[in-house]
Amino acid sequence: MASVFGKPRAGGGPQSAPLEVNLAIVGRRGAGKSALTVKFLTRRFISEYDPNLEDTYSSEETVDHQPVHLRVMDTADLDTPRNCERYLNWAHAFLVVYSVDSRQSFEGSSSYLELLAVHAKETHRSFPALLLGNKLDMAQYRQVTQAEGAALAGRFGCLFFEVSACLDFEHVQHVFHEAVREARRELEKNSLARPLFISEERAVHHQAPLTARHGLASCTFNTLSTASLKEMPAVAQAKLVTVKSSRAQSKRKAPTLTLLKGFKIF
Ligand SMILES: Nc1nc2c(ncn2[C@@H]2O[C@H](COP(=O)(O)OP(=O)(O)OP(=O)(O)O)[C@@H](O)[C@H]2O)c(=O)[nH]1
Repeated sequence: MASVFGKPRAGGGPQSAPLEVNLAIVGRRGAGKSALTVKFLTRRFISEYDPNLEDTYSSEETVDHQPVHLRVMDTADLDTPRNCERYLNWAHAFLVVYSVDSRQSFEGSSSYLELLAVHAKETHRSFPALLLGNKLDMAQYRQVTQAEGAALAGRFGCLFFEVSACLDFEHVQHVFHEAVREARRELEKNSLARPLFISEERAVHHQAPLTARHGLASCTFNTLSTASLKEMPAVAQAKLVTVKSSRAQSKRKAPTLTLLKGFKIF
């Protein structure tokens, strides 16, 4: 019997494609989105970056013994959410980041959560979001209490963590993996994980699983009989960069390593 996410399913064996999860990191400028992304991908903290670059990184992860092909979009909105379709229509889950030492960034994170709530209402779908209070190492300059963060997360029904991109890697990794778990739960609940575009009346003769490209790896369409399915349009703006952290390790001796587009890692 076919089932999803890590449990045995017909035709799925050790060689079945990994689950694909798209994760967008949003928040006001300076909240630490890039620093958290780079920390997760390379275990390093960076302090120099180009704030205008928006890249999508790809990383092979193992979450709860299951291989996951994780794509992370480090977004670069200006001061408020702009042209949000590029990530709203792409992501399976969102990390909404603010900085604990900035009340403004906390207020910004609230607008992102509102935006996600409106999007969920309009599309009749739910999108897991995790609220992250970053720069925990700067707690002595706090402008936002932990209770306020927890209350905001509670209002939107999302998980809440306080983290620091410059402290331990494991905590940051845990948060990203929690986002994968949330996305996976949502995909499980809604086996038609990505929006499908019904293009024309045409019989579908086979019942083969769709490709994993849009998170549909585990879906077998037994009931669709009159419509053909068209792939979702690709996100135009995002560039994809694959990061292998082992490469970063092996080149540690280089004085300056430009590993990611736009990031100089010392
Ligand atoms: N102390 C401390 N500084 C941090 C942390 N995370 C990021 N920073 C610093 O905060 C500044 C902004 O970090 P970014 O990661 O570039 O923030 P961003 O949200 O990506 O900002 P934009 O690219 O402008 O959207 C940089 O100087 C970082 O070095 C953190 O956890 N602790």
